[in-house]
Amino acid sequence: MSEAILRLALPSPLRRLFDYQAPKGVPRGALHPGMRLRVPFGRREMIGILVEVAEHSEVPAEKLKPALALLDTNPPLPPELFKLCLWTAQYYQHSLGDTLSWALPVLLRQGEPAEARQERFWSMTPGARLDDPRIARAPRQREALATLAQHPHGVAHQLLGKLQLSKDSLDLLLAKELVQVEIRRHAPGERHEHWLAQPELPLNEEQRAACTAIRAGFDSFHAFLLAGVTGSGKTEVYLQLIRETLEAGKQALVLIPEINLGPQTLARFEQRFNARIALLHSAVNDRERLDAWLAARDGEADIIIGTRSALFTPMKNPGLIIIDEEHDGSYKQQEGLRYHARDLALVRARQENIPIVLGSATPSLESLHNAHIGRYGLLRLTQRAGGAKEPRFLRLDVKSRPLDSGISGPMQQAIGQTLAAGQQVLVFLNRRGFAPTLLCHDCGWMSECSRCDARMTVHQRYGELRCHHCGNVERVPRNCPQCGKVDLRPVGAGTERAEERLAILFPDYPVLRVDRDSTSRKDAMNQLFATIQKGQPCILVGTQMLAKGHHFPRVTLVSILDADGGLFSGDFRASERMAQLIVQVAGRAGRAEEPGKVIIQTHLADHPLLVQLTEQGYFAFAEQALSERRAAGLPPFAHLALLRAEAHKPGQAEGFLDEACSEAERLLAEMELGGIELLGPVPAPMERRAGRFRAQLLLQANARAPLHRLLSHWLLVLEQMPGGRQVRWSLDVDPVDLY
Ligand SMILES: Nc1ncnc2c1ncn2[C@@H]1O[C@H](COP(=O)(O)OP(=O)(O)OP(=O)(O)O)[C@@H](O)[C@H]1O
Ligand SMILES: [Zn+2]
Repeated sequence: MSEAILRLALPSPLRRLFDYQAPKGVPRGALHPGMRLRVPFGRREMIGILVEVAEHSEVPAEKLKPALALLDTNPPLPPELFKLCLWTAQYYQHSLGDTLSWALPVLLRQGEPAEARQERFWSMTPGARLDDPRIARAPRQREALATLAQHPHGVAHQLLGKLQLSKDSLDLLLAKELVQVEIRRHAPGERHEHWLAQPELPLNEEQRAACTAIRAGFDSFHAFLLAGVTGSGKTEVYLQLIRETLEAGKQALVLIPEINLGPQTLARFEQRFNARIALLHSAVNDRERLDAWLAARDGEADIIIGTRSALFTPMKNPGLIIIDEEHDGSYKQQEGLRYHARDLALVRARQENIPIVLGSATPSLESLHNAHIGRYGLLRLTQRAGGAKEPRFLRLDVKSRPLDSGISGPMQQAIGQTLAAGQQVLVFLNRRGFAPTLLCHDCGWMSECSRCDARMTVHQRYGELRCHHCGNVERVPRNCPQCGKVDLRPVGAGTERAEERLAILFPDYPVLRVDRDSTSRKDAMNQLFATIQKGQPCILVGTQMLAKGHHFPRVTLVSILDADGGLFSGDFRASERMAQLIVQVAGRAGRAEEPGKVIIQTHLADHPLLVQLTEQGYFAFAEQALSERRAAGLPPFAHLALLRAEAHKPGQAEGFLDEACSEAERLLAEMELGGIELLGPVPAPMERRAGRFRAQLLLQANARAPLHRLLSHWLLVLEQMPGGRQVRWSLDVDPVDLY
């Protein structure tokens, strides 16, 4: 028999597998797809995943290197998840090895054993007695033994301190064989009989209808779009569905956007259930992440909650997937493997044959379209739960009205009245910093970034100019760098400026700012929310961090300082994003007894999309926006792929894309594929960023299949193109941002 050839996926951008011989002394029978092996790669070592064991290799036998070591006795990745990774790699035209390494917890990529942590448990030896004469005169040992006697299942080693058990006493007891140590696997907790730790709310009619419809699809793959206005009780629907999933002995996976990581969201799950909850989000460390991942895989976690990448968490008994705020941009990864967790969750639900619920008050146009064509069941919650009214919208035309740090006179009045009535105000401005640029009033110089085609933002508090695109930081100059005069003025307003001005206008009330600059300190956000929850009149100023998921019962006025950006932008998704943001921010208002009001400052008070949104609501807006997309042949009525390139020298990226474009045209002709348009190459909307010149080529297709056939051939050609070595390039399938 010839020697087995191992085909490995390695964490490399190359879209191919790599052949190795089996490690010395490892029998063929021990090698199974999905196992990890350490292999030599060039002058380095890498950890790869076995995809198949083959008989032959194209590589000459003398060039085949043996793998160094087999790291697993069982494949760490269950077959379903391996399949999902294969699908992902193919769909996003990404290397399988790199896809697997995005999907695996960091420690597994680094070769850590894929077994739950073993832990030592201390317990009293059966038959041992508290009045054993050998410890009659050792009070501390007696005490320790008495404590252990209260824990018949043993005490985990890491909890010794908590129970004030001294290791020295235990060692002495161990020597006398009065206590014993067992090595058991670490489990996040015990399984419970009674899942509910807190009574459920009685559902209203719409919630009940939604639950009933979803329950009817519980036994197999079904996709639902739960479109419920803000505060309509979507979370309550999720919670009750999860309870049913747990009762059926299955696990639920809940994805939440990064921005919802607030304690409020997680607390609702933790308070409701006696369940083992595994958390996988950016704030957990690598070890905790691996433990949570293993617990989910081995069926020792009941509910798995996490952000984007938690989508790749294996589950032993999958029962339900929930995507909260399915429209949220953070589900799309913007680097490396550019996947969309919502879209992949649908693929996963289908592969696992389980139901999936996408929830949002402002569904993406993609999901609405899928509901329209019958791919998803559409469930509407049209009323706020618990009796609160939906907020009223006012468009405040600020054309030719003076703005004082971005705030018009009528807006100031409305804020003052709300505070005087003892209520809270939320001022929304999606721009951090003090002012978006610094201008010399004398010569017209503006604070431009030396590395980007962008202005640097003034951060007054730190006396700095910061580029929000590349992180470049400079001191705010005293004199104009161009003419030397001293008349430098910040132009426009960001949250820092609005905060400063509001504090002067309303000196009797606290002004709290919530944005990335104010909340970078750990727990700062929690402190802020605690203050807000106390309910005293105050002003919250913030960016989109304020927009989502939070429940501020005392906020009755939402002031939106600038809605125009979304109406002017060249990005076809800008208006959708603006509408979602407005509705989500507005959704923070009037969630309790007092009704809420939303005032939007705009220069485009008659813009049809804005009128539709504010007078008829998000769904009317969405219908209008969808019909515009259909007319323009844009997603969801077309499929896009974007090839981006960047290089240090101007023109280099375009040169590469020109060549790529010719290759695509050649392939289109050869493969006789139609319905695909190549648009570009063109410079990126912000051509220079972080010192690199960027360009892009857009592929637009009216059907997905031919586009993907083209891409799979094209990418192999691109990988070989010499021009590709001088540029950084990447392909984005279903891009969300076109820059
Ligand atoms: N059936 C119900 N009866 C009474 N109150 C309810 C009911 N369902 C939900 N609520 C309450 O209504 C409020 C809003 O509910 P919830 O947060 O679940 O809504 P949501 O749709 O998830 O909101 P958002 O879109 O803003 O995140 C909560 O305080 C919740 O406790
Ligand atoms: Zn910059």
